[in-house]
Amino acid sequence: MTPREASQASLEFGGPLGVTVMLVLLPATMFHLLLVVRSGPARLLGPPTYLPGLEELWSPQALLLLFIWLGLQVALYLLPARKVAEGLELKDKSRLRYPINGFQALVLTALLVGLGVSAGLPLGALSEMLLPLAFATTLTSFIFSLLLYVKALAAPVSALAPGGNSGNSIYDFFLGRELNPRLGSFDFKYFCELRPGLIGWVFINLALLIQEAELRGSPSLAMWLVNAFQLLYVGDALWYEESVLTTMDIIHDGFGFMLAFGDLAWVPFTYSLQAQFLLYHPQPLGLPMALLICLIKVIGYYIFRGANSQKNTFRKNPSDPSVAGLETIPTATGRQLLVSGWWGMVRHPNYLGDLIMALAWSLPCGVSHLLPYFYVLYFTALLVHREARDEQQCLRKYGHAWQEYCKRVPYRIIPYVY
Ligand SMILES: NC(=O)C1=CN([C@@H]2O[C@H](COP(=O)(O)OP(=O)(O)OC[C@H]3O[C@@H](n4cnc5c(N)ncnc54)[C@H](OP(=O)(O)O)[C@@H]3O)[C@@H](O)[C@H]2O)C=CC1
Ligand SMILES: CC(C)CCC[C@@H](C)[C@H]1CC=C2C3=C(CC[C@@]21C)[C@@]1(C)CC[C@H](O)C[C@@H]1CC3
Repeated sequence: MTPREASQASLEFGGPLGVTVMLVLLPATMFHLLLVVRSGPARLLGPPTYLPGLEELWSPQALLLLFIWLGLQVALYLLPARKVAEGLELKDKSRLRYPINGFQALVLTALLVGLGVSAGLPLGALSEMLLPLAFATTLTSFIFSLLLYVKALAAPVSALAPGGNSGNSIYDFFLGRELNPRLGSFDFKYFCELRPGLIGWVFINLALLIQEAELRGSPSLAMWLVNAFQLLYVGDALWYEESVLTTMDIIHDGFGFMLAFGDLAWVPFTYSLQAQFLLYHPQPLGLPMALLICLIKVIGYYIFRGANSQKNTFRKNPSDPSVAGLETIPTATGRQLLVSGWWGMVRHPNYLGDLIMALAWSLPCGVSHLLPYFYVLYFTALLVHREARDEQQCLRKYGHAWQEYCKRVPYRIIPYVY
């Protein structure tokens, strides 16, 4: 089988038809959420109360703001890093190098925004610009993905992603042909995965908090919780930035529309849905309920961080004292699979923790509406699908040892349920 035949034999996401639907459905869903969240009924499944005209969507100021933001994040990415990490070995046996300075970028952005706000920058007004900003970001992601696709046409075969090289242009545009598109040492996929969208999400949340304080005198307890929980999540991702180098997005998926739009537009504009909801639909939250929600968040984070750190430590140094006593299964690749500790409980304990945290982000919005629970629903679907993709890759990589692991640890994400 040629590489192209092999790639076509295992098309993901429903093949060309599936990705065509997603190309339309993903931006449409994002705009639907942005519109319904500000409407009175705020119904997830109902139609928006009005459809905006082009004059409400298109704003040169929003585009300028987006470019200033992207420029700032590029500049922070290029600053000297505390560490430069090596990625996994590529097909041509080389390894790429990545700066580890994401947390530094978050702190420096916070300092700059703080200075701006104290000099009179109206950050709260950002909440009024979300629709045109989302429009500008969607257009930019689309054009950016086209450029990536064209760039990939000239890339050597060894630089192509295993899945985005089917020969069907829509499919390859969506999934991404090239695995690690770069300009010099600037890595587009790594940059986009952790910087503009993820950090942007935190500042959109903050703008919504400031706007709520301006409207109602002070931010609500619910708004504080959502801001704090999601800041912890983003801070954690940037603090442990190096571990993103072993995710399937970096080692397996190409960089196309799915990740470009997902990273730049989907994350900041849909992941901030709870804070948007609270601005337009204030929710009373008593202290006992707030404490219970904090407990749920702490449990989720404990599982999420414990599982991720255990695997990362084990992969880096299996004889580290914190993991040396864990039971393992040897594989033909020379690597081992953990079969006790967090990874002996279910096959994806980190997803379980992440889902519990997702619930804790939505609960401050009360139970009167389904809309703030969109993230929980979407994220469950994303993780179930991601888990299935990861299983296939592990089965290919580890064969019999993976089957043995599945026998020993029969549940995927939720013990005794799934
Ligand atoms: N908020 C969001 O939108 C999203 C968040 N996430 C989060 O990002 C984090 C990373 O997730 P993801 O990239 O999907 O993958 P994981 O961190 O779960 O990594 C999966 C890999 O771990 C290794 N592995 C699996 N089982 C074992 C075992 N028993 N022992 C040792 N190694 C094992 C395998 O790779 P190998 O053997 O090659 O090391 C496998 O491919 C998760 O916490 C997830 O919840 C992910 C997607 C979206
Ligand atoms: C729009 C589509 C439906 C799918 C887009 C998927 C992307 C939004 C996600 C793919 C993998 C991601 C990861 C993270 C954020 C979301 C995306 C980019 C994290 C950075 C979130 C924080 C975690 O600690 C690490 C995650 C790695 C994967």
